[in-house]
Amino acid sequence: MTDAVRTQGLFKRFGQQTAVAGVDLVVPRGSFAGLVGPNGAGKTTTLSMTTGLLRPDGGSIHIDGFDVWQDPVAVKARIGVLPEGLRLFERLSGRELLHYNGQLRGLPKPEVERRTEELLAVMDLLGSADKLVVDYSTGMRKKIGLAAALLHNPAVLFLDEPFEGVDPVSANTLVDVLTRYTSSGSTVVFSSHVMDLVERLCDWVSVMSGGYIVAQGPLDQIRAGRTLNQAFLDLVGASNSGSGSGNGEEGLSWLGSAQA
Ligand SMILES: Nc1ncnc2c1ncn2[C@@H]1O[C@H](COP(=O)(O)OP(=O)(O)OP(=O)(O)O)[C@@H](O)[C@H]1O
Repeated sequence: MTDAVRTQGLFKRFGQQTAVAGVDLVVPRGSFAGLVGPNGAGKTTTLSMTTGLLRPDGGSIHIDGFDVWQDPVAVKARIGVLPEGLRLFERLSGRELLHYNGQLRGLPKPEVERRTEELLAVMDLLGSADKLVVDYSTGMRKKIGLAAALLHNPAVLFLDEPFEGVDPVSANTLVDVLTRYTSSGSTVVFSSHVMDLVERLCDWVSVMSGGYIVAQGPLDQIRAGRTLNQAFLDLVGASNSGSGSGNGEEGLSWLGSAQA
């Protein structure tokens, strides 16, 4: 069966900085997949290239068998994206934003209106539906962004840090919606630093470090009897402790010794 996502030798450089150094990202169809890695590992750059937002310097990307850069229209019809930084149409209300997205996707108006009201209700945004997006809180922005990404019922959903800045109640709502979405056979790929959440939600994990995939596979295979947090530290921790000594305790000797 074709994978939902398959990249080969994906490569991106910014000036002297190699952000993505040859990534073979694989996500089987129907997965709830987590992309994890330390700050600067290359997750956002990988997701931006995979969703057609950033042109790679090398390598190939296929979504559901379609080449992202050769066949962008077919790919964009199949994917939903919650990008980093959540660039939304700020001067539209939440409801207008969803209507506009539905029209851009070519859905019939009555269907757009029906889906909009259902998504607003599920996201607990009905009370704020007529407020401008610019006035939304961080969590509300994530929810309206996710609603916009789901409106056309994509086969593969890409989310960059969907839970960042989201309160536990709203996070629960996002989890419910995403779990329902994947249980019908659709695929979610999301980047996160919250290992507990990745461990609870994901059945597939890709671990990035220094622009490479350093481990990838079913959750249980990556954990190998450890917690995901421990597995993550074992895989990437030593090279990211900051001090180079492995325990990060050198330096900062002045910290915590304040004199009155
Ligand atoms: N537009 C850019 N110009 C220059 N360097 C960039 C740019 N975007 C990313 N980088 C660099 O590429 C590397 C990977 O960045 P990226 O944002 O993909 O990492 P990340 O894994 O998403 O990190 P984080 O977890 O902190 O969000 C970093 O060293 C970053 O400084």
